[in-house]
Amino acid sequence: MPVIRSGRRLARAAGLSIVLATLPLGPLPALAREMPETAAGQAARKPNVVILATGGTIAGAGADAANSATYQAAKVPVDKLIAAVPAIGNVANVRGEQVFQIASESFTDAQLVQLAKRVSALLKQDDVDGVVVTHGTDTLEETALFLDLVVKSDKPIVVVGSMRPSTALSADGALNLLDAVTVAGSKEAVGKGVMVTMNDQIQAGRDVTKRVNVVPSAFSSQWGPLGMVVEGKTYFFRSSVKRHGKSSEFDIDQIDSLPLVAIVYGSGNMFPGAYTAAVEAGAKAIVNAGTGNGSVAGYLVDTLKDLRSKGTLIVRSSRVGDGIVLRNAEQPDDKYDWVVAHDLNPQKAKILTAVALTKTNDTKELQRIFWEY
Ligand SMILES: NC(=O)CC[C@H](N)C(=O)O
Repeated sequence: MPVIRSGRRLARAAGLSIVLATLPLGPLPALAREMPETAAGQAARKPNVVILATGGTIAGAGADAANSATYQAAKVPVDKLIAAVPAIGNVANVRGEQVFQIASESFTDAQLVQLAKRVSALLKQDDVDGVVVTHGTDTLEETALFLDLVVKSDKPIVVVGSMRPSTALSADGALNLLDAVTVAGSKEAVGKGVMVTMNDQIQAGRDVTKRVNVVPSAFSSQWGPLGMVVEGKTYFFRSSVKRHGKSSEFDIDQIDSLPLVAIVYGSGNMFPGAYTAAVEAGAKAIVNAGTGNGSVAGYLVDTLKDLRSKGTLIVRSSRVGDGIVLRNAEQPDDKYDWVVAHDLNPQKAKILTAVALTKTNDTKELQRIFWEY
């Protein structure tokens, strides 16, 4: 079998695919068998993938193999990450750039913008077929959605992390990274939006969320994964219908900063200061991570109406995380001029709100954006 495969590849490179396609499977023609496959020829057919490293557990190191939760994130530089997975060289020509070396809870909007600009610039290059971003898992879902919204390219972008440091037993980073490079270099991934490869699965960056804090199967989406990577092959079963990449109206080349958006977490026994303090600190919008249907306590409604009348945007999401928040369910959004976050959880709603506010603060437009992205 290896001989047959290598012969096919060789024939394709030599422009013989039509001839080969008409041949039955079986012994190869003498020409394909005898021509040696050069390293340069192999490299020419492999996709070029750039790995942008930002830190996180995938670059973490612990004192002992038993340390799966106690370790230091953001320690291992990108060249070592790549060198630790030699199989990457079989699927792509890779090079790495160290963009940051931080835990992802320390990401700010400034870093999101800087990272997205770099991804965008790289994907404009003819010699780059895809980009992988290694990332801490805590805010990976925010970065994945942000890139999905603002990088106007159909080339694959894969954001990847790990739940265990490389020093731990059953470390998951090496396979997650290999899968990320495989997807970033695959033709089937073109136009699919930003993806996340964790635990053998390919998730939509828009949908995926971290649901468990300590296991390799931490990431999932209420709409299911897009596919899987098994033994180095990508298998897609669905794709997102939401606007992203080239079909997005947002472009990181036009964005230099993001407005401040705050999340206020709903519970029993709330107090108005949680909302008013956010606005005093400069928040242009508040995502209400409300209970259930994105609910607002009766005794807080006047506070939120007042903030809206003075210009603060109110976006109702839900602390439940899954499901969809519908307009005028439990609260009269039309009357109060509030927006609903649809199926986006609070942290994702915060990202879309900030991106949308770079273009408009009209609530009808903002609501349209929440339906479409
Ligand atoms: N698994 C992880 O990557 C978590 C480590 C760290 N809190 C981060 O998000 O970067």
